[in-house]
Amino acid sequence: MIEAWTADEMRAAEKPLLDAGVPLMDRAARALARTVLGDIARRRPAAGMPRRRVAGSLGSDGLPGEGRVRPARRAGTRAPARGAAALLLVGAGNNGGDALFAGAHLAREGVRVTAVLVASEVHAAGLAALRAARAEVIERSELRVPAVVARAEAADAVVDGLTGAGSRGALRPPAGGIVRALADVRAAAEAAGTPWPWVVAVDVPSGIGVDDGAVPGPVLPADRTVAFGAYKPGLLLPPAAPLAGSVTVTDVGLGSLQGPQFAGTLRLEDDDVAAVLRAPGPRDHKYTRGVVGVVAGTEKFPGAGVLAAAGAVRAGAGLVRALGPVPVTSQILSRHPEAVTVGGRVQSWVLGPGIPSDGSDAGQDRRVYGALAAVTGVLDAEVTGGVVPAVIDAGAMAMLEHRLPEIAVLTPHAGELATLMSGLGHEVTRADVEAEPVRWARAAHRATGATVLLKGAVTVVVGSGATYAQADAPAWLATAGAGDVLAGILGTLLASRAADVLADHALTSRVAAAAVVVHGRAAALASGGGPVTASDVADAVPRVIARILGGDHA
Ligand SMILES: NC(=O)C1=CN([C@@H]2O[C@H](COP(=O)(O)OP(=O)(O)OC[C@H]3O[C@@H](n4cnc5c(N)ncnc54)[C@H](OP(=O)(O)O)[C@@H]3O)[C@@H](O)[C@H]2O)[C@@H](O)CC1
Ligand SMILES: Nc1ncnc2c1ncn2[C@@H]1O[C@H](COP(=O)(O)OP(=O)(O)O)[C@@H](O)[C@H]1O
Ligand SMILES: [K+]
Repeated sequence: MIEAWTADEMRAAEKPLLDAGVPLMDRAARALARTVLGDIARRRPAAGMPRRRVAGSLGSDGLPGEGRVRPARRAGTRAPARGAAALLLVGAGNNGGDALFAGAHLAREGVRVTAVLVASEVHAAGLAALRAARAEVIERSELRVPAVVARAEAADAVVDGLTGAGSRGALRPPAGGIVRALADVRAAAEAAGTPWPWVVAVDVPSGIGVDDGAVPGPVLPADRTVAFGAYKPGLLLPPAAPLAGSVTVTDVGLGSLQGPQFAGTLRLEDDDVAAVLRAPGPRDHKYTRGVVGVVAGTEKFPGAGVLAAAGAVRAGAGLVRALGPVPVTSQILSRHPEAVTVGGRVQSWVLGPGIPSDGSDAGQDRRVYGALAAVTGVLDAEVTGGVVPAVIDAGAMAMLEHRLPEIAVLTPHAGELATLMSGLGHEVTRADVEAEPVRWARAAHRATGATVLLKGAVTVVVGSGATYAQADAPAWLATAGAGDVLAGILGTLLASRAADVLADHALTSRVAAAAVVVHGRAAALASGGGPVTASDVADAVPRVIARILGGDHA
C-alpha cells in the first residue's frame, strides 16, 4: 500500500530528526544526484560507460534501482555522465537547497551544471557547495526566459527544484513564466517527436498542489520525481499525478517513523488487492462465492449488457443473473452461456450500463428501481431479499430517489459526475470536475451517501474513509465499453465480499479500488502496448486475478 503524507505530516515527522541534527538534506541531495546520474547514464549509452558502474539488477522500469548506481570513486575516472549537461531550476526554499547540493555532487562527477536561481535569496550553504564544485550560476538579476529555455534545450537533464512541500498556489513570477515557457517547448518537442531533456522533479513537480493534487498554474511535466521520505498526496491524485512521471521514493531516515495518524490518500498495490480478492475454498459453492445481478443493456445498447456480464463472469462470480429484455439477454447468453436470465436472490447488483436515462426502456428502468429499493432498504427485506451492495453506473445514476448507503458505488466519469451534481443543484461542468476531481467526488459522496468511483487516467474512490487513487491502466483503456466491464468486475468483488461490506460499509471503497486495479491490470495485460477492446480487457481478468493471488506481481 502506498500511503501519502501531507506537507504538515512530513514537517511533523522530520522535525525531531532535524532537531537531532540528522542530515536530511544531505541524504536527499545524494539520493537525488544518484538518480540523476543513473538516468543520464542510461540515456547516454554512447558515452562508452562500462556497464559495471551500475551494480545489481535493473528495476522493473528498466532503470537502475535505488542505491544501485555507484558514483565514480576518484578523479579522472570516466564517470557515466561525464560531459553531460544539467540545468538546475532553484527556488528559495529547501527544495532549491536539495537541487543545489545535488548539483554540487553532479558537478564533481563531471556533469556540466548550470544553476538558474529563480529567487534572490536561495539556500546559502547549498549555493556555496555548488560554487565550490565550480558549477555555473545564473543569478536572478541576469535571468532571461529565452536564455533559460535555450539552456534547457541543450541540457541532458533538467532538475526542477523550484518549490516542494512549501509550495502555495500557482507558481509566481518569475518561476511561473520560466516553467510555462519550458512546458510549452517540451509539449511542442513531444508533438514533433524531437528529443527533449530528461526532467527530474525534486520531491514534487513544482507548482502542483502538494496536498490536493491541484494544478493551479504552469507545471513542467517530469519524467521522474525523486520524493523524499514518502509520497505526497499530489503525487497520487489527479490532475497532478501524471505530471510526476515515474516516482522514486527515497528513505531519508523517516522510514521507521509512524505515518499519518489518519489514512488520507492511499494507492493499493497487488498485495492489498490479493487481500480483497476471495479465492474459493473446498467448502465453497456457487452461492457462497456470490451471485451478481446484472441489469444492463437495452435494445438500443445491448453490448453494454454483454460487457457488464463479461466483467462479472470473468472476475469469478459464483453465478451471474443477467436481467433484461430478450434481445439483450439472448446476446448475453450467446456470449456467456454460464449466465442465467431469471431473477432470484443476489449478493450484489450491477445497475445501469447501456440503459439510457431517457426512459426508453421501461422494463429495464423498472428493474433498476426495484433493485435500488433493495439497496437503499426502502422496501421491506421480505420483498427484496435484504439490503445488498450495488454498482450504480450510467443511466442508473439518473434514477436516484433516496439517499444511498455507502455500500452503493456510483461509477461516473467526469462528464457523468458533472451531470449528477448539476441534477443536485450544483453548477458544475465536466471541465470543473476534471480540474478538481477529488473535490467533486467528495461532494458527490456527501450529497448522495454513496461511495463514489470517479473514472479517469487516475481513478479516485471516495467514501467515508481514505481516498484511493489508482493509476494502473494504459491510456488504451479509454475505449467504449471499458466502463461496463469495470462495473461487472466490481459487482463480483462486492458480491464475494458482501457480508464484510454489510458489516463495515467503509470497506466498500477499498473493494472498489481493488476492482479498479484488476481492471487496469487487465487492460495493461491485454494491451501489451497496443489497442485493446473492452472484450479483451474482460478476457484478461482471470489471468490478472491468478497473478495477483499467486503473488506473481511482475
Ligand atoms: N521532508 C523531508 O524529509 C525532507 C525535505 N526536504 C526538502 O524540503 C522541501 C520543503 O522545503 P521548504 O519547506 O523550504 O519548502 P519549499 O517548497 O522548498 O520552498 C518554499 C519556498 O518557495 C516559495 N514559494 C511557495 N509557493 C510558491 C509559488 N507558488 N511560487 C513561487 N514561490 C513559491 C516560498 O516563498 P513564500 O511563499 O514563502 O514567499 C518559499 O520561499 C521538500 O519539498 C524537500 O525538497 C529535504 O531537503 C530533506 C528531507
Ligand atoms: N487516459 C486514460 N488512461 C487510463 N485509463 C483511462 C483513461 N481514460 C479513461 N480511462 C479508463 O477507461 C475506462 C472508460 O470507462 P467509461 O468512460 O465508463 O467508458 P464506457 O462508458 O464507454 O464504458 C475507465 O475505467 C477509465 O478509468
Ligand atoms: K520541485
